[in-house]
Amino acid sequence: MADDRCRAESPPAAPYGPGRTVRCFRPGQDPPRAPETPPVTVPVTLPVPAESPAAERAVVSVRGVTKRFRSAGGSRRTAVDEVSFELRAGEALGLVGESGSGKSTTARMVLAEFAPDAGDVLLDGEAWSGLRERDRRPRRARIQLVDQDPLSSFDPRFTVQRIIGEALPRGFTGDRGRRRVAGLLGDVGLGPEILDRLPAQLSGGQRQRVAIARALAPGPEVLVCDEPVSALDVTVQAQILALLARLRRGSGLSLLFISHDVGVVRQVCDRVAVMKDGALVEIGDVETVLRAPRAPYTRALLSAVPRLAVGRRTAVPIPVPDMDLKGPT
Ligand SMILES: Nc1ncnc2c1ncn2[C@@H]1O[C@H](COP(=O)(O)OP(=O)(O)OP(=O)(O)O)[C@@H](O)[C@H]1O
Repeated sequence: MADDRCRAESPPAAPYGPGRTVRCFRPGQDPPRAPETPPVTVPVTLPVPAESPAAERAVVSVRGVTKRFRSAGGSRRTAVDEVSFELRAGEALGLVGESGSGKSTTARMVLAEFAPDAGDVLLDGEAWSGLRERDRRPRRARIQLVDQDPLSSFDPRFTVQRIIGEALPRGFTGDRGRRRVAGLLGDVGLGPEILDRLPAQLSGGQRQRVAIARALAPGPEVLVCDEPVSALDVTVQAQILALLARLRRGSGLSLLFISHDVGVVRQVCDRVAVMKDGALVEIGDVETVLRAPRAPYTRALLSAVPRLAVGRRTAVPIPVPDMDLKGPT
């Protein structure tokens, strides 16, 4: 619905070259699940962020991005349609919408994995499109992806030590590199006993923790989390969400948190953006949007969530297991 959309104001920018290469390994079958290692409480070693006014700084600005894909029949379908929003320093912004609404495509453009057909993404005020590939490389370290299926991006022949070690900045070699990998494992609640394990020898929760450690290795400011807990069972989901919240509190990371689960987004995010058919239909403070959605589509989306009472002025709180998942406000 046209009047539902948050339209872009900025003009389209020139497209840019190929995005980063992502190695994908698809094993023929699911490996046996190893038992979950109990979380180890280790303080996050990243620096504590400054308080506002940095909190209002936009680390990522998405300006009027549009992406079209060619379908099998040759016609072009708009997957993302003039979407604009900002991710502020230290905040968690949720991106919700039904399957196929364009959430992952938007995330891939934020990560510069591919270029928008129109519009642009700015990282700390600098447009991806204005950068040559060699100038993009150091910036990519600042924005990292944690997705639903870490196994597909792990080389099945690599140990945990190597998977995380390869993501460290230059200079972290030998003992220094090993110490840093062990420190990152501690940050995500894993012990050094898994350093020599292969991905197939890890449980789903351990794999997701390793994926988060790998994402943290280059020292990013932003984590793009694309359905990071949807493949995990509920108890492990809660552990991973608590971990992300703890990392955020400890380091001032900004999260772009994609989920079809409005309840999870409510637990983790400060603000939420709602997508429908490639367009952004609503964005705002998460409690405000969930309690008093303005867009008809948001109301429809919420009415499909059994744990939220929609149609009332206040939504029923979702029980959160004894933990404060939100970062500093
Ligand atoms: N590489 C591609 N080629 C062709 N069409 C694509 C491609 N990637 C995505 N699409 C289409 O773009 C639309 C948006 O897909 P996208 O994956 O961004 O949605 P989503 O909201 O993330 O969905 P989900 O929650 O199911 O992951 C869909 O219609 C999808 O089929």
